[in-house]
Amino acid sequence: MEYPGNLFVVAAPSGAGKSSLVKALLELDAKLAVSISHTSRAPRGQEQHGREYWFISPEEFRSKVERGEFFEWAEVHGNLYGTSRASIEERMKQGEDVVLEIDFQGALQIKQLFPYAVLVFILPPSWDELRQRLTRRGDTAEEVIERRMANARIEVAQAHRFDFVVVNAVFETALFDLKAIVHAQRLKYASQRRSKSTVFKALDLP
Ligand SMILES: Nc1ncnc2c1ncn2[C@@H]1O[C@H](COP(=O)(O)OP(=O)(O)OP(=O)(O)O)[C@@H](O)[C@H]1O
Ligand SMILES: Nc1nc2c(ncn2[C@@H]2O[C@H](COP(=O)(O)O)[C@@H](O)[C@H]2O)c(=O)[nH]1
Repeated sequence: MEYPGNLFVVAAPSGAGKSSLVKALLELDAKLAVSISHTSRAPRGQEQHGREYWFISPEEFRSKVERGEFFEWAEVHGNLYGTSRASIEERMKQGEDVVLEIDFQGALQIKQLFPYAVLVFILPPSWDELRQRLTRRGDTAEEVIERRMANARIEVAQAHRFDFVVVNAVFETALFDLKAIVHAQRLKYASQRRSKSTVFKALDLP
């Protein structure tokens, strides 16, 4: 499948900082839109239906799977998560750049479907720091943190399958890396179209 526009996929172990990085990236880059996933997990902290996720029951989720409504879906940390076609297809058809914030299983499914998608894996600087970030966030029960820490080792072992790996030690540095990846991809895509105006547009030089 191919649409105009770029597709970025950001994955990371829980707590590595991908939501914070993607949020900051979106604030800096008006040309980028994020997909809001569906999940069967309960809202956490201040999360709102339709803002962080579309929160639905496991039964609703399964019906959507059967109706083929997801580009990708996966079971992560005991809950179901998926990227609905409806949430991004229209934007992608319009040639807008879209970013997906999903787990590694979903990222690899997306690469199968859209080989031009750029896959970025965010690494924490250490296991200790990952645990501290999950704990400091203050919205995750201890047993859930343990489960996520155990899964983090499985997830990090998949990092080599991604196009880029960004270490989120100093937040601003990781954000800079992410911005550079987005910028480079836009430029590459525009230059493949061999038009000066699309290259200038990708460089924000109208
Ligand atoms: N570079 C950093 N240094 C210190 N703390 C950070 C850094 N990046 C993110 N954090 C903090 O770590 C916590 C986890 O970040 P965040 O919620 O963005 O992780 P996540 O990867 O999206 O997790 P999840 O997959 O569970 O949603 C947050 O409290 C966030 O403010
Ligand atoms: N495969 C997918 N994974 C997703 C999607 N949306 C989020 N996620 C990933 O789930 C875990 C846990 O998230 P949390 O919000 O419960 O902490 C994390 O790795 C997310 O990236 C999705 O649509 N598909």
